[in-house]
Amino acid sequence: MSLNEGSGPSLRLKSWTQDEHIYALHTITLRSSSSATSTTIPALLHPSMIPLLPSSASTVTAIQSPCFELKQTASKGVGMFATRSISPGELIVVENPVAILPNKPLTFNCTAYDELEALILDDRRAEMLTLTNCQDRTKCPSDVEGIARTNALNIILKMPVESREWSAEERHYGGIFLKIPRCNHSCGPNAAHKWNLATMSSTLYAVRPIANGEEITNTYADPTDSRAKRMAHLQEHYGFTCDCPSCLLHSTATEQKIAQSDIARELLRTWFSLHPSFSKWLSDPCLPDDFVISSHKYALELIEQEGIQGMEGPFLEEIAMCYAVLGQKEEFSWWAKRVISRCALEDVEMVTRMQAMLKWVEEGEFQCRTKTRRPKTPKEMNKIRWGVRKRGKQQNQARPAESSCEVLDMTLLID
Ligand SMILES: C[S@@+](CC[C@H](N)C(=O)[O-])C[C@H]1O[C@@H](n2cnc3c(N)ncnc32)[C@H](O)[C@@H]1O
Repeated sequence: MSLNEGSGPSLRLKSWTQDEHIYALHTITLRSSSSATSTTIPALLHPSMIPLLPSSASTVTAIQSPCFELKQTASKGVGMFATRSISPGELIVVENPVAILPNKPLTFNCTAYDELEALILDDRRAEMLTLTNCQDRTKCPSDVEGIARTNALNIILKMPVESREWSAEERHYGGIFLKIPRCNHSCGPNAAHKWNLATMSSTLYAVRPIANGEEITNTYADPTDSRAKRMAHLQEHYGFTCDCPSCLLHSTATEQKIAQSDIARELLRTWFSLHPSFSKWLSDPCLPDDFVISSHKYALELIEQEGIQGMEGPFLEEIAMCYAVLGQKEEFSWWAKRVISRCALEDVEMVTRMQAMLKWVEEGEFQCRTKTRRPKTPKEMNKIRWGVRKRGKQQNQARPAESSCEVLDMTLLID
């Protein structure tokens, strides 16, 4: 890695080059939402990201009465514990990062980490240095790097203009936070976190009911990986052997149970590529009306069985959307309310769309419109009308002597 000072694309910023990627040391300023003060977040970023960072983000306000406490555990260091019962979808903590750095380790002896650390505000640096560092000091001598490798949460800097391909090195970073990383790992976690670029903050929220006194857990591994793969990942990157209920299947049950759990998680990983999604079903009149609803309900059963409720959001939304185009008001309302209460912190845009639809439906304006969740083709970009699939079927039945699969022209029904 080489140091470039005051020249080249980083202009007056100090920068380092590694594998043809430039990382510039930049300071992001967040205004305080309640006073005239501001906070700074040092960041090692690709220079092209700097002008694209949100310009008006402010510091997030600490929650008045937190619903958790940090306590020493017997074998996992400090952990986060609920101090009252917490409902699914409820906010646990929201915070800005103290520093942002590349996901990819920078080369040994790199001064960039020391320079970044020196820019972290004193009180925040002191608290950061109390976070766990499970890295081998001989391989990772920098405190800030070791702490980042053990605790950083994924941060994606999404471009306002998606006009060119941005590489993972340019867009993906690690954020060091002070509270959220105190959450220990479980392969069946009761909480999940979400990064919000607009507010430059991450939110930890419950994904299922958490009882007073229960440990709040998050996942450090891909929950759709097999038990063996999760175990290997946790050992390699975090230095522990997981003994959560999903992993303890090994000692308390047969190999058969482990295999079943691995299959369930693998099924969930590939669900949207192997099973028709809402938009595919909408454009395919040959599929039964309840096809996506029952297939997604089965996915939700698998999610419940594995205790990985953080994956529920897209399934809940698509079930609600199926009921919308089937024109089934009661069922739509029930699922839409579940999406709203469960996903408010996970996917703000989706919940806003769902709230608008629910309002229209409950106020009796059934011509409600919304876009499909992830429109891919111009046809999918079309608006969807309430009950469109039901009306399409009725039209279809009225037409004589043609196969029902051929005559339902959704383009006539979707405008
Ligand atoms: C991000 S920190 C979590 C907070 C940490 N316990 C602390 O004291 O700050 C990750 C480290 O916590 C410990 N840890 C987290 N989850 C664990 C688990 N399920 N079993 C054992 N150790 C765990 C490991 O030492 C891991 O490297």
